[in-house]
Amino acid sequence: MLFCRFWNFEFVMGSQPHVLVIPFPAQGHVAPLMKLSHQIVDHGIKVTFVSTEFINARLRTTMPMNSPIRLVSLPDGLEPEDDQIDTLKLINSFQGIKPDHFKDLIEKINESADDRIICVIADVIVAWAFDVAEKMGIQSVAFWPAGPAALALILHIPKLIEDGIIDTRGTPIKNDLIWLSKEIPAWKSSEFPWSFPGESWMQNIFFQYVFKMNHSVKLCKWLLCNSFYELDLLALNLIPGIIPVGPLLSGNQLENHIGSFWLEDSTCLSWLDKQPVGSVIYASFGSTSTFNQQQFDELALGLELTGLPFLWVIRSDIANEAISEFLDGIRSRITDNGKIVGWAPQEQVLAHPSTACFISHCGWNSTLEGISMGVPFLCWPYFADQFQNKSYICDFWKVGLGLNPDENGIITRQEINTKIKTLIIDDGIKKNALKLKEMAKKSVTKGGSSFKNFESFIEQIKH
Ligand SMILES: O=c1ccn([C@@H]2O[C@H](COP(=O)(O)OP(=O)(O)O[C@H]3O[C@H](CO)[C@@H](O)[C@H](O)[C@H]3O)[C@@H](O)[C@H]2O)c(=O)[nH]1
Repeated sequence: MLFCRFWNFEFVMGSQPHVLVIPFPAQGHVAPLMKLSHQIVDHGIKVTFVSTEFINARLRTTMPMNSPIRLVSLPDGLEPEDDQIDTLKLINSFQGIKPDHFKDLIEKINESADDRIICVIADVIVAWAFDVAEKMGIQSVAFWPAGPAALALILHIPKLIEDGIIDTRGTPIKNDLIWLSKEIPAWKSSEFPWSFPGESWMQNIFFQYVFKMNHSVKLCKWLLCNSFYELDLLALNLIPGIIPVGPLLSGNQLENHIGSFWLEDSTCLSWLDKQPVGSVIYASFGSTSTFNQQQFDELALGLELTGLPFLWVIRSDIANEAISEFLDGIRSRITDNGKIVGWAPQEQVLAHPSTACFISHCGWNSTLEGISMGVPFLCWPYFADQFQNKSYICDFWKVGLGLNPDENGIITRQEINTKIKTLIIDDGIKKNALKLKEMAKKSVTKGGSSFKNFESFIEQIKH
C-alpha cells in the first residue's frame, strides 16, 4: 500500500486554507521550516508537514502531543533507529522517495473539497516537489534555509561551469577567489557551499542536489529565505525576487520543541541560572559535525584552561567508545565548572544572561540564533556554507573571531584558551553583536521588514 502512514493523518473538514510543507531530511533544514510552519498556523492556515518516515518518527518523539502541525510521512525504506542519525543514510533514503507518493498524498487530501491544498512550500533542494506541484496546477513556494550568499553562489553554478571555474561535479578547476559582488565576502574555491573537505562522495551527492535548485527557483512562485534585509541586503540583492522572512526563531512557541531530532536536556538552564552573568562559554556544533579524538581532546583541554564555566553539547552519535571514556574523565574533573549535554534548548541557552560566547560550527541556523541573542562567536566551521558564514561573522559583521586549524584540522588548546579570553573582553565585538541583535528583533517585530514580508506573503497565498 502506498500510503502506509496515512492512517495517522486526520482529515478534518473545514474551509481553512491548507498548505503542505516539505523539508530536506536534515536537522538544519527541518528546524527552520518547522518554525515557519508554526508562524503560518498562527495566521489561521492549516499546515501538514511531510517528511520521510525516519524524520517523522524523530519529530514525533520530540514534539508535544498538542502540536498544531500535522505530521505525515512518505516511505523511505529505512528502519527506525534508536538515537543514531546517519546523515548519508538519510540523504540516500531521500533519493529513494518517489514523487508519485507526494502526488498521491495531495490527491488524497484534495478529495475533500473543504481541505484543498492551496500551496506547497518545499525546501528549494527538494526539486521534484516543484515538478509535482506544477503538474497539479498548485502554486509552490521555495524555502532556502541557509544564508543568501550561499544561494546566490549556487544559482551562479551554470556560469561557474561555463567559465571553467568548476567541473560538472562541482570540483574546482581554478583556485580563484569568486566575487559575486565586491561588497560581500569572496568565496574560496575550496569553500563552496557544496564543499565537504575529505568527503568527496558527500560533495558529489550534495552538488547534484544544489545544481537542481536552479530548476526549482524557476518553477516556484515565491522564494523565501531565513534572513533579513538589514543583515545582508547586498547578497539578497543578488537573488531576484527573494523574500527574507527571518530570523525564524522558536520564541515562545510550544515549549520551544520546534522540529528537534533529539530531546533537549533542559537541566542546562537551571545550571546556567547558577553561573555568573556573562561568564559561560557555550560550545555546540549543530547536527552533523563530528570530531576526531585529537580535536576533541584539544577542545576539552582548551575549555578547561580558560577556567571559565562552559556548556558543551556532545551529541550521542559522536560519542564513540574512546570519546565516552574521555568524557567520563572530563566529567569527573569539571564538576561544577562545566556541563556536557547531548542536546540543548539552544535558543534559550543563547538568550540566557549567563552566556558569554558561542563556539560554533557556523551553521546558518546557529549563526542567526547567535546574532538574534547578541552573543559573540568563536568560529570553527567544518564544511559547506559554514566557511562563508564564518567570513561574514568575523570580517563583515565583526561579531566574532575565527579559529585556525592546522592542515589536519586540529586547533590547539592554547589557541582556544587565548581566543576565548580575547573575545569576551572585546568591547567592539560585543557592541556590534548587540547592534545586530536589535536589528534582528526589529525586523520580526510589527512594522519590521521580515514581519511585513511574511504578512504580505500570507495574504497572497490566501487569495
Ligand atoms: O544542542 C543543540 C544544538 C543545535 N540545536 C539546533 O539545531 C539547529 C542546527 O542548525 P545549524 O546551526 O544550521 O547546523 P546544522 O544542523 O549543521 O545545519 C546544516 O544546515 C544548515 C542550513 O542549511 C547549514 O547552514 C549547515 O552548514 C548544515 O550543516 C539550530 O536550529 C540549533 O538551535 C539545538 O536545538 N540544540
